[in-house]
Amino acid sequence: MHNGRRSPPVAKTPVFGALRVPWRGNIHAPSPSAGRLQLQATAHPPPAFVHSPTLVTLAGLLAALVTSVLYAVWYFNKNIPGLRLWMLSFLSASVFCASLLVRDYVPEWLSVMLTQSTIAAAAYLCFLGSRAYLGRAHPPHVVAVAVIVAVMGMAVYFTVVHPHMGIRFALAGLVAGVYFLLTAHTLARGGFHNVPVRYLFAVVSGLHGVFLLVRPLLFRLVAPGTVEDADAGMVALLSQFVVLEATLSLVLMAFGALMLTNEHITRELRHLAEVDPLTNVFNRRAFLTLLEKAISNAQRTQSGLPVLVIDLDHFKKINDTWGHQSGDEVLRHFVALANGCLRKEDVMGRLGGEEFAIFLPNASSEGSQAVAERLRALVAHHPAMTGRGPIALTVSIGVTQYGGGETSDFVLQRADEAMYRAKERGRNRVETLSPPGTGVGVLLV
Ligand SMILES: Nc1nc2c(ncn2[C@@H]2O[C@H](COP(=O)(O)OP(=O)(O)OP(=O)(O)O)[C@@H](O)[C@H]2O)c(=O)[nH]1
Repeated sequence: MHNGRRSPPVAKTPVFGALRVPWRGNIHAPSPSAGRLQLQATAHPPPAFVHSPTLVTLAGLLAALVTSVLYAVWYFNKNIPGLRLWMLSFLSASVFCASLLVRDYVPEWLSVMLTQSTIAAAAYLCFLGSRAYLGRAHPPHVVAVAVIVAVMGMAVYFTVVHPHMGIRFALAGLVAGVYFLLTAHTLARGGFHNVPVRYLFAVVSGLHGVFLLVRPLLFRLVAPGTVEDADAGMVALLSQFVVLEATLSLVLMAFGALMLTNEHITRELRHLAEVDPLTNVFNRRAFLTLLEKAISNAQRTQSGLPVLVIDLDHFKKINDTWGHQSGDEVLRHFVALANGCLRKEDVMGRLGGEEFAIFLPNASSEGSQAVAERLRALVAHHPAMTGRGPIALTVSIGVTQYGGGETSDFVLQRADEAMYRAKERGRNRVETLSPPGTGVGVLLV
């Protein structure tokens, strides 16, 4: 009863989030214990631009479908970072949708616990997935569990002990809103340059997080406190918009997760195609492609492009004496030393076996000879610390410059010639061969 009028029969009012909203038709009369957001019955049914139960069912089915797709991708490639956690996040979202649909058939406290825990878990797992995707460690789970349990406890308290719809509604979006915002923040800090699809995930997650946090305020605006003030039609429209927004966010985040997964697989395939698995430098094909590009750039800008070819001395003997595995360790040791004396823009590749090449964009002829000599000395003075003890090592290095109008094969061949000259002249030395017409080779060591 209210205002002396008889209240109409209480309609079955399915719900979304913590707020009971009308799927269709009128909002039922307030009960004294139900908090301030429940509204008086209206003479006219509020307009329904979407049928909320259908939309929640569709969202649930979609979340379940995305869960299955992510599971299938994860099953065949368990190394994709974050994928398992995103899959679990969409699973939680499916359970959340299911719990919304059954909440009129289970006790209210159970329904509150189910919806609160599943939406919070979905957001937390989404956040963990983003951290894992970027190779970051997860924060201690105990913090999230404690927060979720505390919020769930409060929600049950404001449902059963001291019913207050407004507080319950605010609590419903709190944990999820914060974790979706943290997801956006994590992805944004990971940088977008190489992975523009992170924009989609970060923006959708951020907007959804903000919406979850401001949602109670929007309801407060259309239902400002007293039953008389409330515009039932507006509340119904807003409720339907809430369902629509959640469904749209789900779809876009599903796209985001799948696109990030695809992007990771593409990056991995490119890595496998371009990088030598033993030493983690470019393989011959990728190095030659990059050298070709660097040559056309040097031609355009009229800048220098020194090229070094390096061969490990008596490597067969190392293999024969210490075993193939120690030989591999020696190769990795050499690459680590070489990386230590190169600039960021210098490019190293493994041409095959124990032969490597490096090009140094924008370096002068003198600069490249200095680099080659530094590398030679570094290798000679730093034995490889292998599992079978220290192994002494030397290298022979050939240096040349791009000579204008030459192909990459031609430049590389001249650097190779210089390297063989270093071998002939006793190894552990650097030889330079200048491009034709620019002078004779210079013996450095
Ligand atoms: N451990 C290991 N050995 C390799 C790999 N690739 C090639 N080799 C070995 O490298 C050795 C190269 O030997 P050679 O071409 O005779 O050259 P070298 O012994 O270094 O002699 P010089 O070049 O004349 O100083 C061969 O024994 C190859 O089997 C690899 O990936 N790992």
